[in-house]
Amino acid sequence: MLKVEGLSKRFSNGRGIDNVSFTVHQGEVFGFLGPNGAGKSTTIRHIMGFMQPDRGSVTIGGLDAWKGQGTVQKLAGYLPGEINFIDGMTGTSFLNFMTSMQGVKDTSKRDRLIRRLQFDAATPIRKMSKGMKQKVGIVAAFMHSPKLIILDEPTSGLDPLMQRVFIELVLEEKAAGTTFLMSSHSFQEIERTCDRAAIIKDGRIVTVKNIHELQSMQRKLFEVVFAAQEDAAQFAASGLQVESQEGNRVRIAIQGDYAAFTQELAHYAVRSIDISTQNLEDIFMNYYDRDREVNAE
Ligand SMILES: Nc1ncnc2c1ncn2[C@@H]1O[C@H](COP(=O)(O)OP(=O)(O)OP(=O)(O)O)[C@@H](O)[C@H]1O
Repeated sequence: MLKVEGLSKRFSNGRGIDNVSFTVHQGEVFGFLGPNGAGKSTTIRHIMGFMQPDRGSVTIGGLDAWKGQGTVQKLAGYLPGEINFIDGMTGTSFLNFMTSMQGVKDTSKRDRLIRRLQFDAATPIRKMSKGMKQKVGIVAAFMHSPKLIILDEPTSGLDPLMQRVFIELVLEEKAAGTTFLMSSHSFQEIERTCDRAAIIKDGRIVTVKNIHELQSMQRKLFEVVFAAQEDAAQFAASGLQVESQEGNRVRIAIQGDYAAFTQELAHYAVRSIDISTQNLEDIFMNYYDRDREVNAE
């Protein structure tokens, strides 16, 4: 559906993106994570056909994003990182303008989205808060049911309740087969919505990860309190990956395969078990900090 190949752009200040490559498959929600200034918006602007790359290309459904500029902008829903609204418009007049540009007749989806996002579209845009403007932008990106939706930091400025509504909207569209690319600083948002995510740093892709695989690989930490200290010692010596034993308390990390753990545990009287999960944020932060490049999958 969307193919970014060797995309490079160097600005006069020496910053930019370098050899960015990834593919977003049809029906997939693809996340784009990275620290400030990493190159997310620059990549997205190339995808939308607003910038000509120095090297490399972006194709959407086989169409070159730069050469087919207008077509991509019609085909895809787009929420820019910073929306420039036309002066003097209300939310409604802006959305009416976008509706006519998109050639949409049925406005029922637009009205449903406005209700879901709970804002008064009749408000003049200059009087809107950042969050309200963001909501107008989200409605504009979703309302014509495009097959591809590209979102640059969609939930910036949204309160936690609205972030949740946004996640629901993405999951509903995903169920209907829509393809998404979205940049984000929110690990929770990426974890809840995305199938895969790329991490970009200093203009280069550091890694592309399958979120479902990451979730199944997440380590769980079990803290087991045994009824007797001897049992704790015997369990700790059983060959499982035990992290620590203090008195009758044992901490053990398990990744994926719980069978050996539960079988061993069945031999003892257990007083309590606490379970905690290593969160995806910890896994990702690891990549944010890394300096060397890891091959994109
Ligand atoms: N038009 C431009 N001219 C010069 N430098 C630019 C231009 N656009 C972006 N840059 C620089 O390129 C780098 C990447 O910027 P970009 O906006 O793509 O980052 P980002 O990952 O979207 O960051 P953020 O999370 O802060 O939005 C930054 O150092 C930025 O200053």
